[in-house]
Formats: sequence, structure tokens, C-alpha cells
Amino acid sequence: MNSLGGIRSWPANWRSTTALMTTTESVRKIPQVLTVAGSDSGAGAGIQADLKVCAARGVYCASVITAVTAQNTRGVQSVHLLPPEFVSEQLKSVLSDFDFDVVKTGMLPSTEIVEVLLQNLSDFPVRALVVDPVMVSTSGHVLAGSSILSIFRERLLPIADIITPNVKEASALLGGVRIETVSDMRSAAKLLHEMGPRFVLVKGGDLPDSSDSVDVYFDGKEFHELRSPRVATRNTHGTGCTLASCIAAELAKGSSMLSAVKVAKRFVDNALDYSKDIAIGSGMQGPFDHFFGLKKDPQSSRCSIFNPDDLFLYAVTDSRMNRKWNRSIVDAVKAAIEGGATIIQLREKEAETREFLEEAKACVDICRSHGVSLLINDRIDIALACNADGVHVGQSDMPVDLVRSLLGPDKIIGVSCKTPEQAHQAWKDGADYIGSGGVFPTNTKANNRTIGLDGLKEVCEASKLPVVAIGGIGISNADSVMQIDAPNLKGVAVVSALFDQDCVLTQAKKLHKTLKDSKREI
Ligand SMILES: Cc1ncc(COP(=O)(O)OP(=O)(O)O)c(N)n1
Ligand SMILES: Cc1nc(C(=O)O)sc1CCOP(=O)(O)O
Ligand SMILES: [Mg+2]
Repeated sequence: MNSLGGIRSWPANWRSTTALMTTTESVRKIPQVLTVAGSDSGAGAGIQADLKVCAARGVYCASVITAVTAQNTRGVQSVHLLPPEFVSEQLKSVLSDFDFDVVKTGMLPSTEIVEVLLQNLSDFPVRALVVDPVMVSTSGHVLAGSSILSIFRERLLPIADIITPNVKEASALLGGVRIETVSDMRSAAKLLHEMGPRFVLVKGGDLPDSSDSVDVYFDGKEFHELRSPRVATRNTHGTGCTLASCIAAELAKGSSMLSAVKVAKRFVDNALDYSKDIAIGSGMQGPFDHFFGLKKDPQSSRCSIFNPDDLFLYAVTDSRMNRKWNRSIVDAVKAAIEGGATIIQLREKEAETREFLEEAKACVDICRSHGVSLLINDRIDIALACNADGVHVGQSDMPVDLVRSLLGPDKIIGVSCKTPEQAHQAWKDGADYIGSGGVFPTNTKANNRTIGLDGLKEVCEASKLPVVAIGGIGISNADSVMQIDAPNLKGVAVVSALFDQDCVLTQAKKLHKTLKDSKREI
């Protein structure tokens, strides 16, 4: 935050105070978010959704109520604004007492209420501000009229770390411009960024005629299009509040902005998917279940924040190759990510534990700041110690069900499988994906049995989990792998094609392009 005196130039490795607590301190502080929003009597959106999201993500959430709505699954029947002085009392009460990592705003129904918010944030600076510029309810009820627009544009947006408008809100903030395509969303994100927020996420859930839900993220330099398949459900009430609160919760835990946004989008997708058949209320817009993570049957497809599309270009490091080319693991990982790697595995077979742990920690920071997951090969201890996103294990490593019990439900677990039986077992044991190979002969792994494209296809057909192909894959043959006609084959994992090369960045870019071209052909 800028003029309010909090952190403005948020470094890539920003961590909440909670993440910085040392073990020598006797008290345990948990990440804290403050939501400033309206109450929804139906509890699908607003304050009630914010509290549920934060609880589901392991973050404490305090609440300042700006308005009380009489609302259910049929719509908003009436709205009662709280007096600005009383909103100010609530703000003073909690801001003077708690040490919030992040403040998230939702329904700010009057200029006077925005004024008191700004005054309190100036009196009690906070580390980060997430602004969800709520204007209209899902059912179409106006929750903040156009009189609010100028104070949003001139005073609130400039101090926000991220704003999360949907296309209607983005259009209103920009004076009514038409936003009908992803290209329009990109232009809108750029114009909104010029109003001062550090990051902009324009949500495209309401765009007509798209089978995917596409959100556009802009950091002032680069655009990211975050896509996910649309979930067919009536239970979508509260998605906007949920997304913004989840971003706030992840930031409070120490995530980078991109990583927080990706986690939040997956959280919403998973919640919608889990709740698509539930029936609460008789109206058209039902709420969804934020606590799906606690309820999912472990024998069925586990709900986690893992996105199978991240397997697209899977870079696996190799200590011997790094030594040969005189590069550190950190430099190798940075170059791979810059070239388009979508997930990283540290496969450091010869590293000493102490040194490996330090390097793994540095790689976790780099990967988090880019929103890319980092897995550790074989070493559950290292994965736990550096708080990696998960591990990859083989058939002779620690059994997957034991790995799952050690790492918990949120971590990503990959397992190597050469046969349909192994693929079935991996699913039963709670893995998230399987790595299948060697598709072609390789010099990187000694005595590795080659299963060929036919063997890969057989494993894919038997697997209920997403699959990444591995073994002897590079620019010249990646296309033949991606063309085997298996919908759950999500990408290729490569070692030498990236790391036994003079320039990791160039090779990663080339391989990424090859994979994109083959995806277009499928
Ligand atoms: C993505 C991916 N797939 C397979 C492997 C091989 O794992 P494993 O069989 O345990 O062999 P090592 O890598 O430990 O030699 C992998 N690492 N990654
Ligand atoms: C680590 C690994 N696992 C394999 C398997 O078949 O499970 S093949 C392999 C090595 C892959 O290296 P490259 O991309 O250099 O061929
Ligand atoms: Mg192994």
C-alpha cells in the first residue's frame, strides 16, 4: 500500500509476519485477514463467505460489517447500510488490536463508508489490501451505486495491491467501455492498472459464449490468462467474494500475488465442482461448500489445489548436468521457469542433505514468486523441511499412502508407473498424477525399462489420474508423444532436453512452443 504507509514495493519473496516468526518466539501467531464487507443472510456471499474461506484455508479472519442484506438464493430483498460512524467504530476496534497481514474489501455501499475505511487504513497501516469492487449482486441487485465510482477510482484503487473486478465492474470503473472478449479484458486490465493498483485480475466468468472460465491477470508488465473449464451448476453465489478472500488468505500465509491468485482460482473451481449437485434454498443461485477439502472421499479423486494442466512442461533437474554446465540449481530453475516450465522437480541424487535443503528453500521462493509448483524427488524429509508443494516417488521409494499421510491432503504427490496395475494402485493410494516412461531410451536414468508410445498409451487408458510422459523426450519427439490420443496425458517431463544444454532458457522456450503447437493440432 502506498500513501497509507504500508508496504508498497512488495518484493517477489514477500512473506507475511507470520511466515517470518522464528521458532524461538514463545507465542504462535497465525495469519490474519480482516474483511470489510456486507452481511449476506443466506451466507453464500459477503462476510459469511469470507469467514468460511479463511477458515478453510487455515487463516484467522475478523470482520467489519458495512451493510446488512436480507438475501437468499432467490435474490436480495433489502439492504440496510450501517452508519459510517459505526463502521468506523468497528474498524478502529479491530485495527487497533489485531496485527492483520491483509485487509480485503467487499461491499462498500457509500462514499462515506469508503471515507471512513480510508481514514482508518491511514491511521492503522496494513501490509496488503485486496479490493473486490463489489457493485452488483449475482442476482442483479445494485449493492454500490455509480456515486461510488469516483472515490473508488481516485482514492481506493491507487492504494490497492490487487483489484478483482468482474467484467461488469471493470466496465463500470472504466466509464462503461464494452468488454466482450478476452482481448477486451486485457485492455481493461491495462487501463485499470493505470489507476494505481499493483495487480489487476479481471474475472471473465460472465463472458458470453466461452466454454472455459478465463480470468486475465496483469502485473503491469505481463498478462496471464488463467483458464479453467466452466462448471455446470446453479450454485455459484459468492464466487467473487470467495476468490478475493482466498487471495487474501494465501497472501497472509506468505504467497506471491500470482501464486495466491492461482491457488484461489483452483479453490473456487474445486468448491464449485464439489458442490455442483447440492441443493440449498429454492432459488436460482445456490451457495457452495467451502469446506469440500475436509469432506472429499479419499478413495475418490482427491480435491486439492493441484492443477493437472501444470504438467504441461515439467522440468526435472539433475545435479550431474548442472555441474557439467557449471550452473547452480537455482539458476537452472530460474531459466527453466523463464522459458515456460510449468512445474519443477528437484532430482538431486548426489546432493548432501544440508546443501540440498538450502538450495531447495531458495527454489521454493523462486517458484512461489512465479506461481509454479515445486516438487522434490524421493526425499520426503527435504520436501517437508523446505515446505515444497509436493514430491515425486517411484515404485521402490516410500509407498504413496505413507507419503500422503506424512505430507497431508494439500501436497502434490506424483508416482512413476510403467503398467496399468501400478497406475490403478497410485490412484487408490491417493496420488495426484503419474509419471509414465521411459517412453524412449534415456541416458539420464540407468537401467530404465523403455515402455514406448504403446506402453504409455496403455498406462494412460488405465489411469484415472493425469499423466506426464517421461524418458528420452525432447524437441524432436515431443509432438509424437502428445499425439497418442489420450485426454489425460497432460504434458512431458524432461531432464537432458533442458538441463544438458548450453542454454536452458532457449531450450525451454523451444520445447514450450513445440508442445503448444502440438496441443493446437489435437
Ligand atoms: C515426472 C517423473 N516421472 C518419473 C520419475 C522417475 O521416478 P523414480 O522412478 O522414482 O526414479 P528416480 O527419478 O527417483 O530415479 C520422475 N523422477 N519424475
Ligand atoms: C527420471 C526418469 N524417470 C524415468 C522413468 O521412466 O520413470 S526416465 C527418467 C529420466 C528422464 O531423463 P531425460 O529426459 O534426460 O531422458
Ligand atoms: Mg525415485
